[in-house]
Amino acid sequence: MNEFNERLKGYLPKVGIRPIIDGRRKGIREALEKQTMDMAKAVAELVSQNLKYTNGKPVECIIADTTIGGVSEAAKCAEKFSKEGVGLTISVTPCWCYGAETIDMDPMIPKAIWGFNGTERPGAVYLASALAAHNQKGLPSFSIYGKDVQDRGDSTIPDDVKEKLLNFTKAGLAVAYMRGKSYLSMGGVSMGIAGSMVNPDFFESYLGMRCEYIDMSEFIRRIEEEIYDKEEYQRALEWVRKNCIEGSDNNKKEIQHSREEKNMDWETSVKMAIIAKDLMAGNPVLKHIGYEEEAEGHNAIVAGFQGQRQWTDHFPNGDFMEAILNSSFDWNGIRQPYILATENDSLNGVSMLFGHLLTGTAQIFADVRTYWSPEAIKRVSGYELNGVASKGIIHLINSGAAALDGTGQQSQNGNPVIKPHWEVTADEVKKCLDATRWRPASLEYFRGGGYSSNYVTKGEMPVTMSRINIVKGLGPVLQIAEGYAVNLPDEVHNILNERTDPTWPTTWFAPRLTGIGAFKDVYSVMHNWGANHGSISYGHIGEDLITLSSMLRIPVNMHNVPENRIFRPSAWTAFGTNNLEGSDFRACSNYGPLYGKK
Ligand SMILES: C[C@H](O)[C@@H](O)[C@@H](O)C(=O)CO
Ligand SMILES: [Mn+2]
Repeated sequence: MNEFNERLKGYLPKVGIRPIIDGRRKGIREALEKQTMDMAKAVAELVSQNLKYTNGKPVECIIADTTIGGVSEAAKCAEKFSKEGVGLTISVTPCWCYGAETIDMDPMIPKAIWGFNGTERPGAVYLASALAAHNQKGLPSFSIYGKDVQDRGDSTIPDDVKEKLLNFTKAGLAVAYMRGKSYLSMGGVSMGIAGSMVNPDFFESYLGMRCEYIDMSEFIRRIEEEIYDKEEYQRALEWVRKNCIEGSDNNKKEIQHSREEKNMDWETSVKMAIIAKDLMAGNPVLKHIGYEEEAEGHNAIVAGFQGQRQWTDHFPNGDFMEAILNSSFDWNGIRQPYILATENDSLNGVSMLFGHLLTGTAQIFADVRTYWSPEAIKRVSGYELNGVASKGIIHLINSGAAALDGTGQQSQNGNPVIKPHWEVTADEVKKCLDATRWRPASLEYFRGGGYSSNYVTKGEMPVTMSRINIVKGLGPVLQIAEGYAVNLPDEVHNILNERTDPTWPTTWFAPRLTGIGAFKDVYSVMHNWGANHGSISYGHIGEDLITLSSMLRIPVNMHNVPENRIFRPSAWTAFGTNNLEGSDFRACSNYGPLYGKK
């Protein structure tokens, strides 16, 4: 069962494939029909075989009923696609066709064109002509053209073309999927954190999403009036007792909660987790117990919980709820993560959402807390950093919203990984839980108690940290740092970790340095980070984040992705080709947010 999507009943956007053809009958068109349709079929097969929706099902493609040789066939295709819920389009052609007469004109839909690299019939010439039309009309489109000439009858897709098709499709699906969904703000602003001043203009204009706002008193109402599935609650509590290992209490003896209080804290924590899922995605069970309105949920694919301080000063903190919702599993089994930001930091929540939509994996939310230079580590521990960590590391640590998948206890070919939820095994779930200690919350921070998830991420895993920031007068910008989660010897970890709150989850992060700009050294990465939080996704997904943000017209102000992996709409080159960062800013500013005004 994929509980999240079952409950959300989320619409899954299809990929629309448009075979474009030279409209001239009596020879030309007839000779090209089969090859053109075969290209479309090959793309559909490539996409469905390689990409999955975030619920784990194969991505569905729809091909236009006929090849498109002119505007009437283009219009019929558009009609079919809108009925079928197409969220992005790929036009394919092996030949010359008529640019503006055949292109996809829907301004909201990400689009790409693959022009066959042959010379008998010039697919690339159509590509160039169609892109010029797109650009002249303000409809940015991605250009896909193989590096090596193919023979006329060759129906295979070259590897470089495959890569671009998949890169485009992954990002386009993320754009289409988030459109029309909600961010659920549970509570208000946490400790003056600007990201938790949830800004509806940003969500509406840039993401096509809406914001829903509720007060945290809603949790109290549902707890006290027992508005949750009691069978699920009993099952969840039992699962927690069996699978969640309680760690040692770090609080001074005189303020520690009694065993009875701790048991109550567990009960409240579990109820909060169940209620948060219901609030985000709804729950049909609520209808049967008389709460039809509550059964609907808020259509939220991402949410934030304020927690600190009004809630946590009095009630158990949200750490258990945040950690378990963000994970790929709970008492109901292995399932799609619910994306939930702590401290209601919506901008970090959106970065988590991007990572999740691009990969299907669970995400780690963390404070970008401390830069540890090799010298400082040597001074306090005597240890010499080495390998990818040799130039220094950043301590990523925050209570709560780090998925338990972040323990790094899943594996592939003997290496630690974070898998998309549909590949996670029951054995790996157990390992993640066994590597986690649930430690009574630090009562000086969290007066109301609760349980914090405590683990150290296993290295070395390739990871990407990202973060959206909003800058007045400029709008949103995205920053990306690819790097590695690294291992420290236990005793060194303990020395560094004891200096902060040792009851929280830690990831030791070594960004990949380029020697220039913000990636000159590790200090500069931390120094140029735009806020107190970052979202960490498994793998090196910087290129996918760059493609996605170009579709949304969010410029990237800092990244360490090599230039040959950058894929943006072809119009971006018209804003400059020497400095891709500068041209990205100019292009995004020219087009403005995908769904409206800045
Ligand atoms: C408990 C503390 O207030 C932490 O939550 C704090 O260091 C933060 O996470 C700030 O983002
Ligand atoms: Mn924080």
